[in-house]
Formats: sequence, C-alpha cells, structure tokens
Amino acid sequence: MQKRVHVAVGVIINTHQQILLALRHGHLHQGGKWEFPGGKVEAGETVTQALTRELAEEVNLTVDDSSPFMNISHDYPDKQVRLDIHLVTQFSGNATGLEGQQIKWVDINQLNQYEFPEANKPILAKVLLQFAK
Ligand SMILES: Nc1nc2c([nH]c(=O)n2[C@H]2C[C@H](O)[C@@H](COP(=O)(O)OP(=O)(O)OP(=O)(O)O)O2)c(=O)[nH]1
Ligand SMILES: [Mg+2]
Repeated sequence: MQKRVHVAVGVIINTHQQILLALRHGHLHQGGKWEFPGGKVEAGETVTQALTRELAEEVNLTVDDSSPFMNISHDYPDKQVRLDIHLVTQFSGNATGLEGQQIKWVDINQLNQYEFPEANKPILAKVLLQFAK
C-alpha cells in the first residue's frame, strides 16, 4: 500500500454565497468529478502554505484569510487520502482555471447537483448545514 496522500483543500466562498468548484481532468484520480480546488501538501509546508500555493497555481486566487473547516481520511480502492479542508473567506483575484480545467461558482443550494469524489460527502453535508438558507 502507498502512503496516505495529504491534500490541502479549499472551500472558497464569495460574497454572493457561492462556492468555487473545479472539474478534475478525466485522466486524473477521481477524474470527471467536481472538486474543491487544492492539491498535495509538499514536504516542509504547512497546510495553509500548501493551500495558498495550490490556489494560486490552479485557479489564480490569492488567499487572504482561511480557517480550518474539517479533516477527512478516506480510502479509495486505489489510493488513500487525508483531506485537510479549509474555508477560504477572503481572497483576491478573479478565478481562472489555469490548468485548463473548467471552474464554476455555484450557489450553495445548487451544490447537490454536482458529482463529487466519494470522500467529499461529509464536506457537502457540513457546508449545507452551515451555509444553506
Ligand atoms: N483538490 C481536491 N482533491 C480531492 C478532493 N476530493 C478528493 O477525494 N480529492 C483527492 C483526489 C486526489 O487523489 C487528491 C488530490 O490530488 P491531486 O492529484 O489533485 O493533487 P495536486 O493538485 O497536488 O496534483 P499534482 O501536483 O499531483 O498534479 O485528493 C477535493 O475536493 N479537492
Ligand atoms: Mg489539485
């Protein structure tokens, strides 16, 4: 078995109460599903540093404020992940899919219409509980 992969994940919420989703490229692990932007924490990085780096690299946003939201360990048949999910409430820039991926600001009430990786179920539940009107 490979080592569990540590991933920094951002639930990015804008002033219209929308959340940023990105479509994972088809060839990737969990490809074709919608994700919260983020990526692997590299050696020597804090989760906040990794999140800031990944959001700049992937969606062209600068994180100005974030806070820990939840932690999920999940075993896929082919990969074990630990998602370190932070809520990003302050950011600057205009979201762009810098890796050619489709991105979308989605109303919180519409989130249940998107297909997410299995590990994301508890994230969706908590976001809806906390933010849905
Ligand atoms: N970013 C992100 N990854 C997720 C989510 N849910 C989920 O199971 N994952 C999994 C899928 C992948 O196995 C892993 C993220 O790894 P990744 O390959 O995207 O990491 P990365 O952005 O650093 O990509 P790379 O440098 O390896 O190209 O976490 C999610 O909501 N967001
Ligand atoms: Mg990524």
